[in-house]
Amino acid sequence: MPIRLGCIADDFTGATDLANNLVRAGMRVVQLIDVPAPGAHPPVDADAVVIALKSRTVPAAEAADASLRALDWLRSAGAGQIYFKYCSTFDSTPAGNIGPVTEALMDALGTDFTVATPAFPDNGRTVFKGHLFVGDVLLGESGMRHHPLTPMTDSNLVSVLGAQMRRPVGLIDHKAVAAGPEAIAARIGELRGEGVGAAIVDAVSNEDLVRLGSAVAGLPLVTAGSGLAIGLPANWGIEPSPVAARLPAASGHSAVVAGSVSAATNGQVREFLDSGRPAFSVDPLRIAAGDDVAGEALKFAEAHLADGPVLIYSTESPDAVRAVQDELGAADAGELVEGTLARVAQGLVERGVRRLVVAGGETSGAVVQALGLTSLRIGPQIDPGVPWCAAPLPGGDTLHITLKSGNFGGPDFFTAAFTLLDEAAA
Ligand SMILES: Nc1ncnc2c1ncn2[C@@H]1O[C@H](COP(=O)(O)OP(=O)(O)OP(=O)(O)O)[C@@H](O)[C@H]1O
Ligand SMILES: O=C(O)[C@@H](O)C(=O)CO
Repeated sequence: MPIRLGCIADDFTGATDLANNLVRAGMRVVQLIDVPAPGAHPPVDADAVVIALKSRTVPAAEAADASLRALDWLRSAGAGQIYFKYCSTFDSTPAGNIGPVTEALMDALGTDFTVATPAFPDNGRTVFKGHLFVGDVLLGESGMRHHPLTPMTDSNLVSVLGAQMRRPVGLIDHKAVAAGPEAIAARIGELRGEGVGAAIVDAVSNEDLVRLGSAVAGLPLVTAGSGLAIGLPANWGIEPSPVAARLPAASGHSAVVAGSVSAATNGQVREFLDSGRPAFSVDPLRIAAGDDVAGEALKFAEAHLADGPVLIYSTESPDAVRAVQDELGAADAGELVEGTLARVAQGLVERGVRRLVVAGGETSGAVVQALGLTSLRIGPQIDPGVPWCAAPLPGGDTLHITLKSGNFGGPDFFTAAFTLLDEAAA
């Protein structure tokens, strides 16, 4: 059977976040790492396929190109609607990539209008009067203003997206959203008439997203964080299923690889360190100086893997990250750390780790690619937006892996994740 919904996610943690919300709303979902070869068969028994790209921070033209290849494949697999998933904190720069990718997809689909909303109320992301809130503060006042690659200092998404698009950007405000699908459709008609190509949509609750989901049933393209996913499966008559997403039983050693420098990950690392568990800190300046930091981390891990989860982390405070970036440049520092953590993850799996937590979107992309994973089955949710997944390793074993977005998860995420996996198997 052809798939219904085809999804393109701009990073790997975001892809599992989206897949998780679709699964919770009843869809059978397969997440593919990167675009399959043209002509590759779509997975059987999937209502939706999420193609995970690593396109959030690459040059805009590259991101558009990869997204168009994903679009071609998804359309050939039968997708009737396309969902472009970006971060719930709208991670981007004036050069892109949310705007340029949206426009490339609109051009290819021949559509004149789409919606844009990063709202994900379950994780405290709400949009009101076009302004994005992260918890109780505006985006530009949140930790995102310090993000190493995409610092977000403007909370007004109409202006943020407007700076990235040729087409005019408008707003579907909360009055229309609260009034229901017909009012939203009427507002879409108005904006289309004014020549607006994309509209930021207010949403402060799951109910708003469900109303929006119904209103956009006929749009060839929607763009959003993962939140809108809860409102789409019903358009195909699919209802939430009480059957939890089941995974095969997990075995092997446990480890955490954290390359995220977000506020939530900083808290999770602190909590792990405070609990006295084994942890190894990766110093970017030592990597740049040519030290074998990955080798040292693996030696450390080898000595501690038998004692439960081992943490290898480069996570640091915003000040420490800025100091490193001043010395190495943000992009080079990021690449060096990602490469090292990806080698560490490979080494951990070679040493018997079969339960792996990865923190950070870019970091997850680097790790998943280094491990040669090609598809993930989505399992139980650990915290909103973060499910366990099972992936076949190239050697034939199964790796249980969770890709945690930097700012997701409770303070004890690094231990709670393993407890949940044990419970799920019991
Ligand atoms: N100590 C450090 N100094 C400088 N850069 C670092 C350091 N630690 C990690 N980085 C880089 O910062 C970037 C963090 O991005 P990543 O996407 O992995 O995490 P995040 O932004 O917190 O998560 P998300 O994208 O899921 O919100 C990566 O490129 C990583 O290599
Ligand atoms: O939407 C989010 O916040 C996450 O899924 C994500 O994309 C972080 O990388």
